[in-house]
Amino acid sequence: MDFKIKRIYSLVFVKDTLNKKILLGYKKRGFGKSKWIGLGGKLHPDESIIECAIREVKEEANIELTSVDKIGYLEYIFEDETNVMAVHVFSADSYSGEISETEEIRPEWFEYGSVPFDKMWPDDRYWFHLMLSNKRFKGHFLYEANLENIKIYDLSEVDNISDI
Ligand SMILES: Nc1ncnc2c1[nH]c(=O)n2[C@H]1C[C@H](O)[C@@H](COP(=O)(O)OP(=O)(O)OP(=O)(O)O)O1
Repeated sequence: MDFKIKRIYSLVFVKDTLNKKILLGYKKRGFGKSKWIGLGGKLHPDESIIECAIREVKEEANIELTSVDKIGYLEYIFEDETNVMAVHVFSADSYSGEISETEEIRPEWFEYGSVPFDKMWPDDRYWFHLMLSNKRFKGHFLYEANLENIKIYDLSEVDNISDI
């Protein structure tokens, strides 16, 4: 039987709402290497998902988020793999400190209209517009084993995401 183990992640999009810019990170190593992604990573034992979001942004871009807003929940399933990635998506528009490059991530601001989808995970094209317009959403994406093609997906807007 094909048992799947759920691994929990945070994924944080820092926004400059005044100038309509979004902070992405160029992943320099590990899973998703050479892609532009939101900041985030695996939930550690004994921390909440909000603590995970704040810690990962500090580790990856050297800034301290003042608050985060949960806006989405996505599950990624990869053919031939036992793990399911359960990703809690947050947006944030206030922080302290200076954004700077780290060992793992090179952060960079992008205008909302110039997001580099051709160098991002393919599913991002489906839900990025919802995230940028502060809509709440949930979805599932089943990827082929090559991690490039989406086999099936579902995606919906929701009124309330806090309980998921
Ligand atoms: N398909 C897709 N779209 C958008 N974002 C993501 C994906 N897949 C992903 O993995 N991600 C995001 C979710 C997470 O925020 C990161 C991956 O986290 P990862 O770098 O593996 O976790 P860390 O805990 O930072 O890893 P290490 O510190 O152990 O290297 O990408």
